[in-house]
Amino acid sequence: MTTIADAAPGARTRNRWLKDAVGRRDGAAGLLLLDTLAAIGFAAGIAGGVTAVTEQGAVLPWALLMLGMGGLRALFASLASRRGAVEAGAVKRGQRLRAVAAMLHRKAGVPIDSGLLATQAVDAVEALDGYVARFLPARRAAAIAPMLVLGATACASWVSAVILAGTLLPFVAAMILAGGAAAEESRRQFVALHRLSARFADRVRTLPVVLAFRAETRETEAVGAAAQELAKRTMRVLRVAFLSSAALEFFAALSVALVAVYCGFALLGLLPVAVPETLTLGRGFFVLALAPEFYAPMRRLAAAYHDKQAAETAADTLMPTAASERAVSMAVAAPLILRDVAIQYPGSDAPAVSHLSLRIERGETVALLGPSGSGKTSVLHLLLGLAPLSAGTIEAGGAPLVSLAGQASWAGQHPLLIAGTIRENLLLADPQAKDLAIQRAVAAAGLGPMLATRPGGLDALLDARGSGLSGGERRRIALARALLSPAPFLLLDEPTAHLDAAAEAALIATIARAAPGRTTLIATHSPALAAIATRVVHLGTAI
Ligand SMILES: Nc1ncnc2c1ncn2[C@@H]1O[C@H](COP(=O)(O)OP(=O)(O)OP(=O)(O)O)[C@@H](O)[C@H]1O
Repeated sequence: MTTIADAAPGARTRNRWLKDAVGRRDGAAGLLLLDTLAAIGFAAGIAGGVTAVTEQGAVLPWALLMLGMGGLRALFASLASRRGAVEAGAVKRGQRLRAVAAMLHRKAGVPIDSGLLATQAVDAVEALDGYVARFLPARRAAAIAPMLVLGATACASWVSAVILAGTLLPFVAAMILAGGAAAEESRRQFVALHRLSARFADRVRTLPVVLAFRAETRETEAVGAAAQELAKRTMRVLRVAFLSSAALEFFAALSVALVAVYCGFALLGLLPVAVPETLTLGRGFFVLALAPEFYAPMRRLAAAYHDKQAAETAADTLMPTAASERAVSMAVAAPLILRDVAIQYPGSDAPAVSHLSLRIERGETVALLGPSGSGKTSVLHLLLGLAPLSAGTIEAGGAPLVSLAGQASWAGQHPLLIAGTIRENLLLADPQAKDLAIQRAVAAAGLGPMLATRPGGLDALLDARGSGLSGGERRRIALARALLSPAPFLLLDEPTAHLDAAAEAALIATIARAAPGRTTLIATHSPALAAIATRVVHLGTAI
């Protein structure tokens, strides 16, 4: 089941992680600042035009300035959102690769949590989109753009600049209060969303089991309850969001209204107090046109604030993955030497295999025989880096071995198939394989008769469960896939299990033909299959 922490890690750790994950990206913020400069130019155009009309001067240059600046604003705004989307795309791609790679290179013996992987690689990474594309540029722009507007306003009317700055302080205080409440509510909502989507993904994957045990009503109710919880938390987030946007709109409207009242009264000479500046119509218009721009960057930031909270919660999910240990896969060669090896799975009290010493020469075929539970599969998994090495050492070609992954063809006990055609399943072993090689592998694995009777043959579609295939057919596909791969090591886990005597004999002959030239390890219960090995290793007693 998916593990998403209820308790948030330290804000500092999370911020550092987000900073590293995103890197330095200033392009979109720079474009937003250019947009503010164009807004100042636009206001100058309006003010100049009004002055020219009243003083009967040339209006055209001001009109052109206004139009030009208006056009530039549209251009900068659209470039900023495009740049943000490109930067977000790059960050998401990197994080998705990291999440999948961390899951693939997880510690040996730790199972894949598909619900968590889906949450991380899809939802959590997607939550970084708005953070990079909108929030970060808006935050950087909000730190500088109001100062630019304030400076330009002060040049025309410093009293108006003081009025704008005066409304800023209570606004910032209100925003800090609302932001704190919103952050916690939003984090809870995100956790609920992750729970719901991970639970849904898990249950869809295990649908046949749910149906077989008639647990559909129970599971539907559980998913319904999780959806209710999400709806409740979403409403709370919306409540806080409405409150903070009301505060923002109030102060934005107040600042414009105060500036308008001041300019109107100053121009009419009706101010009740003397002010040490003389306001002209042009300056008044400039200040009025610019006043809404003072709060515009803050409005943009408030609209993107939810993106920040979403990214912080996503960071809580992605951080443990990024920190997990990664195995390294490198070229290895026989002989394989196992010295006093033990395998103990996480959470198990006793080792599955202990004190195993074994030397496998290049080109040798070794059969691992032993009763059920004696650890045959575990030894193969150990070599593939899927089971943990708890004691002892493994060497390959004189160097410590981390994993044979990438160097070994593997046909496991429960062959994994992907949704797609039989051909696509086979090509997983060697995407460059030619048709002739595929035909040979198919014939060698004894798949010929099955493909001849199946509509579509090699291009017949399979689902991820291999529905419509018998257990033996699935094994043959896995074996054909292993034979197709040119890897120097061949690891087969009970390739002849559940086959009748004739099918077993045919498959044993196939394996006997495929094994020479590769270093082969076969886990089996079958003495007939073990008989083709150059050496038989007996593993201990059943647990
Ligand atoms: N991922 C795992 N986590 C915990 N214990 C495991 C895991 N995989 C295997 N085991 C345990 O390790 C022991 C050895 O299992 P393994 O599958 O290697 O035996 P085997 O000899 O291949 O059995 P069989 O012939 O039935 O396939 C068993 O007790 C099993 O329960």
